[in-house]
Amino acid sequence: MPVHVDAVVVGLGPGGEEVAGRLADAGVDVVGVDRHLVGGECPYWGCIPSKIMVRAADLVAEGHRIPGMAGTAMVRAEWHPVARNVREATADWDDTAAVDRLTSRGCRVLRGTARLTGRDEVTVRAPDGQETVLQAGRAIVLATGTEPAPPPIPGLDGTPYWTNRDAVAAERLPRSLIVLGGGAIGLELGQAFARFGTDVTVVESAPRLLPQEEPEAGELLARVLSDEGVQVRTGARAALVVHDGNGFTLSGERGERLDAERLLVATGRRTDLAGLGVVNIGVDPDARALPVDERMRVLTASDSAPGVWALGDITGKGAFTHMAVYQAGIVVNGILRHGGAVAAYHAVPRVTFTDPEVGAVGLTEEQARERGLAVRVGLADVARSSRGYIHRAGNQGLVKVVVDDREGVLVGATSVGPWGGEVLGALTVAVHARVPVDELHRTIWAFPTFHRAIGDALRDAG
Ligand SMILES: Cc1cc2nc3c(=O)[nH]c(=O)nc-3n(C[C@H](O)[C@H](O)[C@H](O)COP(=O)(O)OP(=O)(O)OC[C@H]3O[C@@H](n4cnc5c(N)ncnc54)[C@H](O)[C@@H]3O)c2cc1C
Ligand SMILES: NC(=O)c1ccc[n+]([C@@H]2O[C@H](COP(=O)([O-])OP(=O)(O)OC[C@H]3O[C@@H](n4cnc5c(N)ncnc54)[C@H](O)[C@@H]3O)[C@@H](O)[C@H]2O)c1
Repeated sequence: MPVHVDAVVVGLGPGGEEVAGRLADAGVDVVGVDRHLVGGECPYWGCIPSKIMVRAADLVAEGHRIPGMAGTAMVRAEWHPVARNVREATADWDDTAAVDRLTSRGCRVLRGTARLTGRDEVTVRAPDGQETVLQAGRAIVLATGTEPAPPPIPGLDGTPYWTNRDAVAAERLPRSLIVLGGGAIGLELGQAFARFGTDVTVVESAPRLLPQEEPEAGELLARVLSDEGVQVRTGARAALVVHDGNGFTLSGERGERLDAERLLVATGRRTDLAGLGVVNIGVDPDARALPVDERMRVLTASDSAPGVWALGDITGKGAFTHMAVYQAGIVVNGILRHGGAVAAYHAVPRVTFTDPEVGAVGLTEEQARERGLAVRVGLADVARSSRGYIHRAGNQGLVKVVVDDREGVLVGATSVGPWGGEVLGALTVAVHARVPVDELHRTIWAFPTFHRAIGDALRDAG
């Protein structure tokens, strides 16, 4: 017998959890389904544990910066407090508190793998194999996120390679680590392990690190990482992976060979739309992301699927927790018929928490040119700013602004440097609110801050 409810939320990561909780607060009879931990990737294997590792690694690096500036320091980095703090933050990968938080708001939580079996029907298979059919009178919300997408390199499949999940759960520091993929995950975790003493090599197939961001950012990061002793191989493709029981050997297409105890695969993530049964609502199961309109309603090949909503990583609009939570607000307003703003993606901020941090918002210069905008750019070197001079060790960074000359507004910006993610705040407001560049020129930027480099970059843009 199907169970009749108002709403079913499939996937209780940051996005689904937000929707389920807010619908329950509004008195909607809602069932949230997750096959694993309530909270999803971010608190257990993503943002939180990785930033605990990054914070610890940054402390180690700062300690090493004392000589020449503040006396002497002996830093003996130890991994076990990091592993302990990760376990504390994840409650040893136990979601009891998260489940209680949701149920106390009136949301029912069902553990199992959900699949769409109709336009208003979700079938949940519990770990013991028992199936529950949920019929949703008002809404189905899809928020199942992404999973790692290992590349089809011969030999890789079946080896004990790490994904982010193994890396954040590491109790012991590997002696050596090959990081496949020089994107956000690979660089944050790779730099953190390196600062604790692991011999790290980053292998990136694109010509530069962080290829989706401004070239100046990836190039600067490659210099900093190399200076720290991380080997950076860009434009490098692996042709074969071998694991001999003790370690990995990665052979490149040009015959080069790398050996390491561990291999972290961080080459991007993918959705599983086929597994979610989207074909049953008329959506192509082979699509990379779930197509949605500006109110986060799922679009099918021929029309829309009324009452079916999606949010978060699965929509392909930016795999960030803040994106999932932003979209969750739009979904809640839509289901409750509160109206409100539609989704806008012209000022999506992102921060890669390396040291220096790489913050970016809106379009890169290349993306702006591809759109045919009248582009003007400005660059400022953070190390040469007053604050950079004062800061000395660890002062590398830049601010880059991308101006749409016709409209007289910023359409994109990048801030690399110490607290580059915090400096990004001002740039995010400027791009989001389309603050006229003339107004930004008239802004007083406090001396001697890192964000004062925004004024320098604007002046450089003319
Ligand atoms: C190492 C790492 C570091 C990151 N750092 C940051 C960061 O610093 N800042 C940031 O903004 N973002 C960061 N992210 C990205 C962030 O974690 C994701 O964008 C965010 O978790 C997406 O939320 P979501 O709700 O879309 O999906 P998820 O968090 O992926 O949650 C999806 C949930 O759906 C469940 N599920 C999947 N399929 C089914 C099914 N068929 N039935 C039932 N349940 C299902 C899963 O078990 C999971 O709990 C990081 C990611 C990683 C991997
Ligand atoms: N601080 C943050 O906000 C944060 C941190 C970590 C992850 N995330 C999110 O998680 C997503 C996934 O992270 P990710 O780092 O796995 O993906 P990514 O897309 O950011 O980076 C993957 C990198 O792997 C490279 N690559 C792909 N195939 C390769 C191959 N065969 N050999 C070598 N390199 C290869 C790509 O060129 C790319 O640079 C990110 O896009 C981001 O949205 C966010």
